[in-house]
Amino acid sequence: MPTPFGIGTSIILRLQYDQGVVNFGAIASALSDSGGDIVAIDTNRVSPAKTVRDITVNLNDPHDVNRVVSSVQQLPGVKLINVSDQTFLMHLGGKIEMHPKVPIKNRDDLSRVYTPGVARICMAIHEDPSRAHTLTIKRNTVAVVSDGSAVLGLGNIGPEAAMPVMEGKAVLFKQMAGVDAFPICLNTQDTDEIVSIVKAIAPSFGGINLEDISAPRCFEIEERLQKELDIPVFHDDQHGTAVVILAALLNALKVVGKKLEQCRVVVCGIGAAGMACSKILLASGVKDLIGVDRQGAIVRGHVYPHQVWNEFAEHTNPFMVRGSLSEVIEGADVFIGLSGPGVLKIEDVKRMAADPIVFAMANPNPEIMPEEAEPYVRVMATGRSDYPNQINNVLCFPGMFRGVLDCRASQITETMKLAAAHAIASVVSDEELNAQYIIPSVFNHQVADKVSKAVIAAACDAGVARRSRDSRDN
Ligand SMILES: NC(=O)C1=CN([C@@H]2O[C@H](COP(=O)(O)OP(=O)(O)OC[C@H]3O[C@@H](n4cnc5c(N)ncnc54)[C@H](O)[C@@H]3O)[C@@H](O)[C@H]2O)C=CC1
Ligand SMILES: CC(=O)C(=O)O
Ligand SMILES: [Mg+2]
Repeated sequence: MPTPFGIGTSIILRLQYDQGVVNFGAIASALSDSGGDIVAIDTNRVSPAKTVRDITVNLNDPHDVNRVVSSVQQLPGVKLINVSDQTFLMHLGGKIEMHPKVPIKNRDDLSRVYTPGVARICMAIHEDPSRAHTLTIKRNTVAVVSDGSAVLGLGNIGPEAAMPVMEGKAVLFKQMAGVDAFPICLNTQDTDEIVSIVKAIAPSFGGINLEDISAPRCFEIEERLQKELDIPVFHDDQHGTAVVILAALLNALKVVGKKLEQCRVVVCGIGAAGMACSKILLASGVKDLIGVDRQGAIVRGHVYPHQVWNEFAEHTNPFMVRGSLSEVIEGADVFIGLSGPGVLKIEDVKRMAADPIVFAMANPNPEIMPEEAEPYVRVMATGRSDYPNQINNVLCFPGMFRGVLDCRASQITETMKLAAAHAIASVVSDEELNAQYIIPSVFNHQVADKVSKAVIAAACDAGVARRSRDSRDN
């Protein structure tokens, strides 16, 4: 069974052992008896008396690390020199670096790339600032901005701890869609300050991807930046997630033979992602949507501390259903979890309508684990990489930004998001579609390509594209 953090841990043990006291067979047995699976052995040094080996050991459960390590430490004649963890090794020094596109091999190159030649480029942009889109990295570069306040489902862990996620997003932008992305983690959670910092750095970028900023501040930050900047500003946890959920739901409903308009949808966790997901589903035809947060169903007439929830209540829960998640889940066709781990109980799933659809999307630990829910649901999806049907915003943001950068869009409209959702859904053909395959793999190269094309077409239709398809080389 997968671990709570989604992947088994792999560690490398560097051991020195005295062949006269212990043989390798005893070491291998100790590792395997304590839960380790040896996958590679490298001999590092051999002398007549002592051998040093690097032993790569897979662990199904990261909690087994201490047990596995002490199993060999306890053996007579064995000295543990070092333990390293593959996931930590992949993060050493960060996951991205900068490469120059133009080599500087001589003084002539130097005087073009840098002074004095560069001055002509500066003045060309000074005379026509729109040329920054062609003569600087703005053309292909996005800022991934976080304040570390809602990192995955880990909560407010701060800007330094948010960096590995933002670096990961940057890797995905590049690998999936060729977009250069810079992780920028801010040491402030003040709305005014974030708005003013992002506005100040915007000249270097062709788009702003806001990430893991908690609700309700994320709504105001995004709205103000959208109004004040002339490049697209996109809060990934809201809209990237909403787009991918809509894509997955369109396909899941085909599997169960239901229509959006006829379904009761329960969305649990009306934060950044839950709010945007609810909005896109309502815009796509869902009539009966109930939002649930910690204190239960959100109902019209109640006065909530956040204005966004008061507005949400006006447009949802038409039958004014009240109560906890366990109460309102009765008879629901679709559950969408964007809250936290273990929130949905198996008894709740059993009381849903026939052929229930459960999207348990909290990361890294979903609202219910698939192995528990699967016997009782028709379609199951999570945000994780280690189960089928991974609904993750990585299916949206690379292609979305590829599209907006290519057509130099000034903003991302609702129609561009809907176009992206339909493009993602269309990658799964009717012949391929089944309960275990409602959404394409994140490694499917068609996804970013189809999304970017659909986004460009919708941007042109909406009149927000500043460059036509024919002038894309300029
Ligand atoms: N699979 C994917 O692509 C994505 C998954 N997510 C996941 O969705 C979750 C929420 O993310 P955000 O909306 O960005 O966070 P957020 O902090 O803006 O919203 C979370 C909401 O869930 C509510 N909540 C927490 N525990 C709850 C409980 N026990 N019952 C009911 N409501 C509860 C909170 O009160 C809050 O309103 C996180 O776990 C995140 O990892 C978010 C974005 C994308
Ligand atoms: C996937 C993602 O963006 C999140 O869980 O926050
Ligand atoms: Mg996120």
